[in-house]
Amino acid sequence: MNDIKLALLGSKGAGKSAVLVRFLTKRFIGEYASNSNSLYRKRLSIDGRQLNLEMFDPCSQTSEGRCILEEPVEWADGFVVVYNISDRMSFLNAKNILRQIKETRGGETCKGDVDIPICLVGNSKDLCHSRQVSEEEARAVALENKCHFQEVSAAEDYLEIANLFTKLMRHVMEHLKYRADRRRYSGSKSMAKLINNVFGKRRKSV
Ligand SMILES: Nc1nc2c(ncn2[C@@H]2O[C@H](COP(=O)(O)OP(=O)(O)OP(=O)(O)O)[C@@H](O)[C@H]2O)c(=O)[nH]1
Repeated sequence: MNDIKLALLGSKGAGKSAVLVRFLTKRFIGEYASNSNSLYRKRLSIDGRQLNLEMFDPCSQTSEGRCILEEPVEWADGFVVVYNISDRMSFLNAKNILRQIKETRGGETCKGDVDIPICLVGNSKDLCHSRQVSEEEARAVALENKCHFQEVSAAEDYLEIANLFTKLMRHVMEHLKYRADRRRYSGSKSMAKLINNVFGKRRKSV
């Protein structure tokens, strides 16, 4: 059984709870409590593998909200960074959040490593008549930050949201496996070094 921890981050009103509740219940409710942190749990199966999914929906982050961000950024195995396509400020904040994730978690990866899994999500695409962020611009930001990108409407569509979570979870599973393999490899390397040091020294003194 794999445990996967995801955090949803984004500005107040970007639609984090709407996206998450749509994924969990297939429903759009409209109004969501926004003054507290919420942790959701779900068991599901992807590619025949059983997963325990934990999803953290913290109360809103402002662009100055570094201290609010720190906890989920340290905790999660993967991120869904949400902005509203009709609110440019929420997009600028999403860019800021991507930068903070990279700053905090970038140290875990070396050159050539797999990046921490993130999906940048442009929500409320049903509000395209008041669009303030083009798909091209957001896609370019996602590319720059090596993350997935998807525009969705929590109000109108379940499938795209389900697909983006599935894609992200696959990526998280790969990433966790990669990190575990690397830890095992560096563990056996240091063991080999230790053995070499001990027996190497002995051989010298014989
Ligand atoms: N038209 C439209 N409205 C949406 C969509 N998603 C969310 N909303 C509305 O946007 C508002 C904010 O949504 P929330 O899900 O509460 O946003 P949030 O990011 O969780 O906000 P906080 O909890 O305050 O951080 C609500 O009134 C939702 O009904 C969408 O896809 N389309």
